[in-house]
Amino acid sequence: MGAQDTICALASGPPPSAIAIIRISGPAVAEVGKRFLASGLPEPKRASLTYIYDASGELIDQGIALHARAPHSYTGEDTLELYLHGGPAVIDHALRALTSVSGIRLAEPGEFTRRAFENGKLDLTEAEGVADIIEAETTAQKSQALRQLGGGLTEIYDTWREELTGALALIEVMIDFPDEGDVPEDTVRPILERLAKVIAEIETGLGDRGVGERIRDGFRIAIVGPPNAGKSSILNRLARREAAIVTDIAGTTRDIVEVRIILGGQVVWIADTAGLRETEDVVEAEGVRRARRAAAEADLRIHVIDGAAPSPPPGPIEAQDIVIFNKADARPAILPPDGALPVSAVTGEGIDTLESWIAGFVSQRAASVEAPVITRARHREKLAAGLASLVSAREALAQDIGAELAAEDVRMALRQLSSVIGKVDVEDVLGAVFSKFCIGK
Ligand SMILES: Nc1nc2c(c(=O)[nH]1)N(C=O)[C@@H](CNc1ccc(C(=O)N[C@@H](CCC(=O)O)C(=O)O)cc1)CN2
Ligand SMILES: Nc1nc2c(ncn2[C@@H]2O[C@H](COP(=O)(O)OP(=O)(O)OP(=O)(O)O)[C@@H](O)[C@H]2O)c(=O)[nH]1
Ligand SMILES: [Mg+2]
Repeated sequence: MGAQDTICALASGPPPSAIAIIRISGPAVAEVGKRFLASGLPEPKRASLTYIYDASGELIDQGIALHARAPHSYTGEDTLELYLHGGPAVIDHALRALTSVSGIRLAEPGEFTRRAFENGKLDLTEAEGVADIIEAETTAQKSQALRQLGGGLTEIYDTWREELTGALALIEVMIDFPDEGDVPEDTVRPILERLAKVIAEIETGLGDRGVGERIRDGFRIAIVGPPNAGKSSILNRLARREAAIVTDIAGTTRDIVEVRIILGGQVVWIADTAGLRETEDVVEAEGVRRARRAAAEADLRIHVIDGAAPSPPPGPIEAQDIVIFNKADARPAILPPDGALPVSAVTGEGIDTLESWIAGFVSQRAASVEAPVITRARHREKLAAGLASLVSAREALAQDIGAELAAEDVRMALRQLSSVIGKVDVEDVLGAVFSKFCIGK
């Protein structure tokens, strides 16, 4: 598969649809225009209504053709889009005709955007933005994807890279003029200032409680409490279906049962967990371990108190957590603790309020970070690694002979940050080093 291949694919949804869009990218576009389009390849960026024929002269469809010429296209290559009637036979005929031309094959998933990346039309975070906008189901996900697609992250990383490239250039100067009078104080300060600025910004980004990732992948909520409290029944209420098994036997749920719902404009994963208790049963004990882990990892816990039985006090409760007093319909065995929401999974009482509390939490959490720097685990890993390198560079500079080590650490940080946006390139480091270097050397 070389860049000389021309790729084609259905770019619109599954047939039948009102209109089907077939996308073609690569050097064979001109030939397709000449051989298949009755009116030839249209002028770039001029939609043209035309008859479309296959190689044997049989009519495929009447449709609209739109051409963009390299490098002024989405992929950076010659492209052609055909807007056809969206029936399966039309699409099939068109794709068969196209792939029968030598040098034209069906595209692999993401290959158009991959070409756009390889041709420098998009960086990696922008390409991720393309993937995310197509997947987006909530407005919040869409806005976040659009920001990323529009270079929102690129800008941040470019600023950091510039700052660090500058710091690196100054460290190089230090290395080259190791003992010229009182250079150290004056030289080290601006380097430390640059490092401190980037370190502080990365720390802020990393300390966002995962808001960007949660907007993209969903917030995580765990339903926890003693056996038989009605956790699975609450889950089923929230899911509006019988997602989890409910019985009157304590210890029914063992595996985590997760359902995905939309609340407060956010994707929310609700996890039903095994009732927490000491048990000899190895299967249930594993369930309890998983329950504790799910509770610890969740953004919010719903602690369920069994109103119809004397319950042990709920496990560790964090400020944002919700405590519900279930079985409010039954004869109470205990008094609801202060702040606990009375609900009944059987009658549905209190479920609306529970939902609005959850909605309030996720929408507030989502709004707590204005423009998250991290939207996927990949970004977090690289940023954490980059931060560690920068902290190590700062420590190295505090020692007298640390300039070489610091330079190596900053280079490492630059590589880690650059890999997020897919620009691992030492040329820009060299350029900045030399541009700052013209002090007669
Ligand atoms: N018909 C159609 N609609 C579409 C797309 C597409 O490829 N085709 N897109 C694809 O996902 C999105 C829009 N994104 C696009 C981004 C860049 C270019 C493009 O041709 N860029 C050139 C020329 C820019 C210009 O003329 O102003 C370039 O960047 O050089 C096209 C679409 C959504 N809608
Ligand atoms: N009266 C009444 N019974 C309820 C209520 N919620 C649950 N139950 C009953 O309580 C029993 C246990 O319900 P589950 O939802 O399975 O409880 P659980 O907390 O998931 O239990 P484990 O999975 O064993 O930990 C079942 O018999 C339910 O029908 C409620 O609000 N009112
Ligand atoms: Mg259960």
